Amino acid sequence: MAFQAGETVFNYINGEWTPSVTGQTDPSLNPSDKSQIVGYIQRSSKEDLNRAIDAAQQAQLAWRKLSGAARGDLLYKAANALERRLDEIAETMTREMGKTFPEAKGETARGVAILRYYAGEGMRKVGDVIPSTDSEALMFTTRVPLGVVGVITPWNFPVAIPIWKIAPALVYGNTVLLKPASETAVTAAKVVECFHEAGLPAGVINMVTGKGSEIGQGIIDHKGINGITFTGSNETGKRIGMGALARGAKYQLEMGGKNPVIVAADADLDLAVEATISGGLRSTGQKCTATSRVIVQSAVYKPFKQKLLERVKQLKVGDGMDPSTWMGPCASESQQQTVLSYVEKGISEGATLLYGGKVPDGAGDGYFVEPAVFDNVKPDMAIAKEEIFGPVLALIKVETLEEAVRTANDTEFGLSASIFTRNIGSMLSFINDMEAGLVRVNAESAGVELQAPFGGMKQSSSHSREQGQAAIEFFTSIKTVFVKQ
Ligand SMILES: NC(=O)C1=CN([C@@H]2O[C@H](COP(=O)(O)OP(=O)(O)OC[C@H]3O[C@@H](n4cnc5c(N)ncnc54)[C@H](OP(=O)(O)O)[C@@H]3O)[C@@H](O)[C@H]2O)C=CC1
Ligand SMILES: O=C(O)CCC(=O)C(=O)O
Repeated sequence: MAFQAGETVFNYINGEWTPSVTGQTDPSLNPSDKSQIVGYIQRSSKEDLNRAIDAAQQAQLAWRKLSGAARGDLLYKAANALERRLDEIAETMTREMGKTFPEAKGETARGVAILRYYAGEGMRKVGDVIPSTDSEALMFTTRVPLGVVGVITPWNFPVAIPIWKIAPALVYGNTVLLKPASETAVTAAKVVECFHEAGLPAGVINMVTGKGSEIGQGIIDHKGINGITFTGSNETGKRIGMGALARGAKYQLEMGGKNPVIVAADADLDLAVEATISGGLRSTGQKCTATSRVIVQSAVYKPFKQKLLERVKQLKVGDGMDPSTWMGPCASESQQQTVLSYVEKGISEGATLLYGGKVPDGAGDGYFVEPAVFDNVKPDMAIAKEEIFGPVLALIKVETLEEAVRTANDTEFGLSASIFTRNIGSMLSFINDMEAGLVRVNAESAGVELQAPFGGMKQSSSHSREQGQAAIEFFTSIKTVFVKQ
């Protein structure tokens, strides 16, 4: 089945599209025009969740007994299905969460590439032979799946994030229960349809939609879930970590960021401006890797600020399906209100709002907000400390590069960071001293490559890494084998 705009999306349990036992649904709205309903999603209960987890448990043994190559083949088929439906799924994403259509297409293509990458992983080695002290014994490691993995995902990357968790979970032999963000559950259902079209056996992947406090909490508490992988807010992440720890389940958390870009005195300013805009304002600043603190050496502060302002003023805000739009709306009313409240907070704490930060004229029924640029920001202000998750850039002036790195590290988060400089020594100090899981030189803070490990330091993650070959560490357990005749 292919869902049409405005249709009701069911849960996917044991290979079948199934309405919730509650009989209740919630609308998913278009943030560019909340009068448009993208679809209705199931407001599920614990009973639906229990059925889905039962199905995933039943499917587990047969799935783990397939060869990695056979599981990989099914992922290749899911990739082909997603590729065939790329435009349709990207359009649903734009309508459901607001990012521009080109960005949504890019994300969907990334989903295809992730599926193909992990399909290939089904053929790669999973262990090592380790010399035993007993010369007559063979000792080696192998890996086994966790069992049933609960996948709890956010709304900001509704295709890429579910896929970068589901694909490795499946190829390493786990079965999956997906609980997508309610904001983007219609898009998620279309991704699940691609797995269905690929012919995955019933129960191997299941999806239940509903409130985080009901279905998400149910996943935390359910003994049948052996591992939970999560991306989202720090508050929810901590709840998941504590709940999983309490009952001995494995967990992996990717959470917030307050990512800096450092613009050194010798930087290529045009490059730095373009990267600050792209890293900070693409997807309306709603990326955990988005640039939000712009730390600039005083020698180039004024020219950098001028160039940045000139470019930001040119950015057109509007419906992501309009080809002339550069930046779409916030994904929801609550995101829009959060951004507006941080703009107020920045002003009241004494920073200077140079541009934007208001609801633009003619916003109609959309959750639009102009990109905002703040000057005279001090490191202890809320806009320099807390994750805003919106299009707000805070300019911070520093004298030296040492002060820049110290300021960049003065945060509870440690996800990504970038520097613009031509000096190899400055690059190396930054690479060594920056407390972040992703450090980028002469490139924007956002932009994750699917074949490389991704994750944060400090409060940004559970110190695990996802994507690339790092994914095997979470989705499997190592078994050390000792064999003697
Ligand atoms: N690191 C990142 O990439 C992201 C960070 N965020 C940050 O979080 C803020 C709030 O966004 P929000 O969408 O509320 O983030 P949440 O962390 O609440 O949502 C992420 C996922 O967790 C689910 N969830 C919510 N409550 C619970 C719970 N008690 N137990 C288990 N799962 C739960 C959500 O379900 P449901 O959608 O049904 O509530 C969703 O699927 C943003 O402003 C931003 O700062 C948000 C998204 C992504
Ligand atoms: O920057 C990216 O491509 C990924 C960002 C991300 O993982 C997130 O926002 O959750």
